[in-house]
Amino acid sequence: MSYESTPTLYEKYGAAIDRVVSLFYQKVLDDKDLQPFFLGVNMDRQKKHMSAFITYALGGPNNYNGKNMEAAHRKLKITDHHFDAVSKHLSDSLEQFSVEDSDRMIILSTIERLREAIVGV
Ligand code: HEM
Repeated sequence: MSYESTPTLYEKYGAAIDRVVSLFYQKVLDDKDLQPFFLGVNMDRQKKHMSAFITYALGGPNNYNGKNMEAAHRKLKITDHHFDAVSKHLSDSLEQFSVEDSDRMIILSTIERLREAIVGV
C-alpha cells in the first residue's frame, strides 16, 4: 500500500508557470483582436499578477495581491469572443508545455468559472 497522495497541479506544473504565462502573453499580443486591450498596460507587472493568480488557482501559495477579477476587467467591455480567444491561447500554451490533456481540461474549467466576472462587466 502506498501513502503517496496525488500531487496538486501546482506541484506538477508550478515550476513552468512563469514560462507558460510568458508564452501565453506572446500569443495574446500577437492577436489583432486582443492587442488593443493591452495598449499602455505594464506587461511585466501583468505577467507577475497572472503568474501569482494561476499559482493560487492550481493549489499553490496565495501570493496574489492584484485586484479581484471583476474589478480588474471592469469597463473593458470584454465579450465572449474575447474570452474564448484568451482561453484558447492559454490552452495552446499549456499544450506547448506538454501539460497532460486531462490536467489542461481542469485548468481551463477553472478559468471558465471566471467568465461571468470578466465578460461584459
Ligand atoms: C481568462 C481568464 C482571465 C484571467 C485569469 C485574467 C487575469 C488577470 C489578472 C490577474 C489581471 C491583473 C489584475 C491587477 O493588475 O490587479 C488582469 C488584468 C487585465 N486583464 Fe485579464 N484575465 C483574464 C481574461 C482577460 C480577457 C479575456 C481580457 C481581454 C481580452 C483581459 C484583459 C485584461 C487587461 C487589459 C488587464 C489590465 C487592466 C489594467 O491594468 O488596467 N483579461 N487579468
